Amino acid sequence: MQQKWYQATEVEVDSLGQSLHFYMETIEVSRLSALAFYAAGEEHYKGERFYWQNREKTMTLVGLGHAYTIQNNAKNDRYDAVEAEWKNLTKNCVKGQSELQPILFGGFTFDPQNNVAGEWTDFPEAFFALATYQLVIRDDKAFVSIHLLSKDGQAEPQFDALRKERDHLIHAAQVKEVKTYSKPEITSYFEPYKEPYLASIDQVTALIKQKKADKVVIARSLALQFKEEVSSPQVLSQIIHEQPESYLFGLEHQELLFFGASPERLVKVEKGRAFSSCVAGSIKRGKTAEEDEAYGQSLLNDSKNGGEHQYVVDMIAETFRKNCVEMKVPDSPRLLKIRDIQHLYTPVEGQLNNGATILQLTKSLHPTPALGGVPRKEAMAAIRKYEPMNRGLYAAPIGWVDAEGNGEFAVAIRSAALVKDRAYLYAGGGIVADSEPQSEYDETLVKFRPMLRALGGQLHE
Ligand SMILES: C=C(O[C@H]1C=CC=C(C(=O)O)[C@@H]1O)C(=O)O
Ligand SMILES: [Mg+2]
Repeated sequence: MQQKWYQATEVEVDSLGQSLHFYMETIEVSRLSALAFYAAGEEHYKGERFYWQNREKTMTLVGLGHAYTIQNNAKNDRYDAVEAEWKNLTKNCVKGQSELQPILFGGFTFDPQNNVAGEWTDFPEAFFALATYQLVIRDDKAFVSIHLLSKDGQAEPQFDALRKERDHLIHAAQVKEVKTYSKPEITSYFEPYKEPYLASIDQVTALIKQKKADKVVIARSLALQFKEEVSSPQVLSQIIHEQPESYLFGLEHQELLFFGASPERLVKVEKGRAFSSCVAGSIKRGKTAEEDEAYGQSLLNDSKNGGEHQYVVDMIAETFRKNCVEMKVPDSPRLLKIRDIQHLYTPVEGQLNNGATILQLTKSLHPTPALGGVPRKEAMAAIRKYEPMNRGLYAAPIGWVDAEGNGEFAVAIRSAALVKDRAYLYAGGGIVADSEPQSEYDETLVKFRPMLRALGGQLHE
């Protein structure tokens, strides 16, 4: 028999005492393709979908439709506001069984002070959704939940309609052959800020030499024009096939899809234990095993990259020290090799203090010196001054939390925003005193590669 769990609770949602009825039902289903489930929502839920898979591939999450969104443009307390609203919404949910947990998925933009107009103009500074239809695949089990928040205490007829639609979506994802998608066709490329980018590296190294900052991460974008509109499943299918060793994510907001394949964890919390990763310092992959090994060794021994990395370790370790009763940090980095690039990598983990939460940790950690710089305030001011663009969710926390405080956020690098027939790819690098414009530029070319390949393009070295 099919396993089924149902619960209906009530929550007050505002100070006026207005209450909402929270209905949810979870069923276990035989395994299905998460991408096919996502694609089954093309007609009715486009603009309200998300996709997530962790690096280890032990957790896949898809959301179709919005049962509830939590969003704000608060400059200073956006993390607290999201946390408070989510806690309130889920306070009466039954706890204890991970497969029954409603999940909130979304992200916080890189810099809420940035108002540069462009592809991110309509995007809130914090944007999270509880899906109407939530698919979770954990290890080898798949669960589909329906969530409905209604002012009406008699929403059973409405819930029945959602059950029918759920069965239809599951059926579509189970019986349809997994579609193979072609790559989009690019008609033009342009690098909007190549010259200002190269000049900014000299300006930032000058700042660093004058001791006004130690490290600043400077990024740039690459824009692509396609022959036709590109669909979300089309690009997600490419990253799923091409980037198996990364976090995979896609988040739709109206006409925008933000997606990517990041190697970098910001924070994960599982039953009170927290994990983060320091990923900074880069070199390309070799064409042969020997060359690759030689590049890796030279990265491990390089003082410029070692410096870039150490700032990140110091800051993340310090944040863990403040939030944990016990913690572990290795003395020296190892290599993290992914398809196009190798990085210096140091994992950090610890046992959280009472009261420390994933969203509070996210608030303290973002932006780490792998994306912002050191000191944080000076680095952010330099980024605002020298980057002519709005990063939106690039380099920002993207991920999920459940009702019990478990969750995971990746740092959304190796990412791009797709808006109909245009895409904007983002890449940056840590600038320290001895950075050189041309080699930083080349490093961004390597970092563009995964998204560029997924979108049907290539750059020549
Ligand atoms: C800012 C990016 O990468 C960061 C993460 C790893 C290595 C980095 C570096 O070596 O500069 C960056 O700090 C990016 O990919 O856009
Ligand atoms: Mg670098």
